[in-house]
Amino acid sequence: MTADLFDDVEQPWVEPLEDGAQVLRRFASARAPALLDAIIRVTEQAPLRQMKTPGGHTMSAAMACCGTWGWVTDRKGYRYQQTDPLTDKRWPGMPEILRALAREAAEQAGYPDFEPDACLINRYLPGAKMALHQDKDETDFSQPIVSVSLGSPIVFQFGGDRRSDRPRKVPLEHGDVVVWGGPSRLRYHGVLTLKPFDHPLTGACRYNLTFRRAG
Ligand SMILES: O=C(O)CCC(=O)C(=O)O
Ligand SMILES: [Fe+2]
Repeated sequence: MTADLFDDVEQPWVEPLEDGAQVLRRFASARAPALLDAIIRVTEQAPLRQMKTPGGHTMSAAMACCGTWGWVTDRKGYRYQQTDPLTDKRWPGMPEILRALAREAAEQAGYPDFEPDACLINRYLPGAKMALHQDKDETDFSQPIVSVSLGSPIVFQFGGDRRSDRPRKVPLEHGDVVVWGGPSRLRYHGVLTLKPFDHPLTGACRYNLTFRRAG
């Protein structure tokens, strides 16, 4: 047995989810260390923070953004804006390695013209979750959502067009990428509570990168 057998990353494979939606298993695994480096660099400029919902609840996931547009929430509502409310500066640019990954994943899933201008970075620690919601603050629903999982595994929920539709449970692991668009673009989705885990690259934490065309 040679040493590089231990370094081998799994070959990616595709799992259809719904019409217009796919899970690209391990699509991001090989470049995960570089993606995590890029996340660290972005969050040095735009710190991760737990934002408040319009209803006054503090979100359990900590968030930061890069790209032209960043998604924010506060007592005034949900919206995209070009500046970080913490620093009043423009969001850090989207690192090329992130943009390239999002474009390649979208193309693989059948969306060859994806031009993301927003990347939301979600950091979950054990106990954090995200309730079922639609991504609908964007202007152009012809562009898909590309959602990348890094670090600790979690259960993703992929529901219907109504909140009351029972969601499918999709376990996601490090390197998995979910793409949804076309007829699935406005599906309700979320993640269940993150369980304690010790990932070799991120420890207890899970990062999610959500790429969108916002503007
Ligand atoms: O963490 C995830 O996998 C989902 C994140 C999400 O849906 C969002 O940020 O809108
Ligand atoms: Fe979402």
